Amino acid sequence: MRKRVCEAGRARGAKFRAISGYSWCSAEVDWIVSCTRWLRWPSDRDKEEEACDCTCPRPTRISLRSRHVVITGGSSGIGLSMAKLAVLEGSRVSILGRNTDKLTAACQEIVSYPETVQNLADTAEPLAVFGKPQVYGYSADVKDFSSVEKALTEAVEKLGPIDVLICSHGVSTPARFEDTPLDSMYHMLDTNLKGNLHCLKAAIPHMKSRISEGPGCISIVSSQAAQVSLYGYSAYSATKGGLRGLAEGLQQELLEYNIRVSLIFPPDTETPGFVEENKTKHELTVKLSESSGAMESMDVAKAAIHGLKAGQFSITCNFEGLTLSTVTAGMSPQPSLAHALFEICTMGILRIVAFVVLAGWYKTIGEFNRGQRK
Ligand SMILES: NC(=O)C1=CN([C@@H]2O[C@H](COP(=O)(O)OP(=O)(O)OC[C@H]3O[C@@H](n4cnc5c(N)ncnc54)[C@H](OP(=O)(O)O)[C@@H]3O)[C@@H](O)[C@H]2O)C=CC1
Ligand SMILES: CCCCCCCCCCCCCCCC(=O)[C@@H](N)CO
Repeated sequence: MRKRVCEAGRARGAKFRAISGYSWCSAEVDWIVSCTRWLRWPSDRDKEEEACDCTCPRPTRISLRSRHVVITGGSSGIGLSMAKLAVLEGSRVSILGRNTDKLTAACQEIVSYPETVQNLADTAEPLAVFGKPQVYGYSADVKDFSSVEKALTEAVEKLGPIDVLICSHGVSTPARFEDTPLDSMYHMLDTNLKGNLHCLKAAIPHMKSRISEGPGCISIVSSQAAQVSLYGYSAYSATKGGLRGLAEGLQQELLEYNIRVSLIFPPDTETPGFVEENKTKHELTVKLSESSGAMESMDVAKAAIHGLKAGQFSITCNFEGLTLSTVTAGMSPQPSLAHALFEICTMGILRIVAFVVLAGWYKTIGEFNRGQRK
């Protein structure tokens, strides 16, 4: 298929050269022709899209209706909120975590979520009904590949091939690097980074088998702390930053199977994990990050599900997150032309804003250190 697409591109380039009479090297002409193609309206492009789905991530819609969504860390916080939204969309859901009690309680909460929303909505009009939600929990430790593989095999036997994988498991024990015990660093590294390698390694074979069913999706929960680190987050940021390389490389390998990869970049979010990390957080970490405030986990989940369904690569959760993603866009894919134009127009200005923010942070750190020395 890739060969056919390239041939088509070359043929268009040759036609252009023949008409225009230019004698540029063919690679340049092919490049210009492919750019003009990208600028055309989506409706025109879509027709060609069917025959060339392996070029570059394009705008798409990823449906969650009647699909099998697997969520690691789905028993708490952001993962739990995403699982609730998935059942509202009509998905069949499998959640993974270590603690079986938490899994059981979460499954009950997720199953009854559509009813809860209906009651809260206080409207006689019934929500779209997809029957009783199918939600199952599997106990697995993401640090242990065989336990993840076993859990996913069981989940696939129960609810079929995986259409959407959301990796939301994670731990954070922020502290100054020198005050962080190696064990704590290994715990974060093994859970946040190695844990994702394990989940993807085990899940991808179960996802490739559903290629004809419309686009599938792998969404990895990273953090704003991966886009810019803060005092006290050095080790944590290292474990989250690695996920970007993982996602960018994977997207190039998996587009061929119609699988979209995305990264979610939440800010501080009110979750049980956040409550836990706040117990020991360094006061400078609190000071530097408090200007952004903390979001509700359901709001983060709504932004994440919205971005996932739109086939975005970098999914941000609030305006600050959008600016941070823009200024750190680098060479990440950008399926949306509108977002690409926004990035191009605002990147320079946002870099100036970033310098101002950084200057403020270093000033705060300097003042804190001077206060300590007195
Ligand atoms: N809350 C925040 O401020 C932010 C969070 N994030 C990221 O979002 C994700 C979710 O965070 P949050 O909702 O706060 O986390 P919570 O601590 O509330 O939930 C974490 C979930 O991950 C599971 N989990 C943890 N370790 C393992 C493991 N070794 N194997 C399997 N499952 C595991 C937990 O279940 P169990 O304990 O039973 O194993 C739980 O379901 C994380 O990746 C986090 O880094 C990013 C930015 C901000
Ligand atoms: C254009 C420039 C705009 C700059 C704005 C920058 C603001 C950055 C704030 C970073 C906050 C980091 C939150 C980490 C949350 C997290 O991962 C933990 N809570 C994990 O549990």
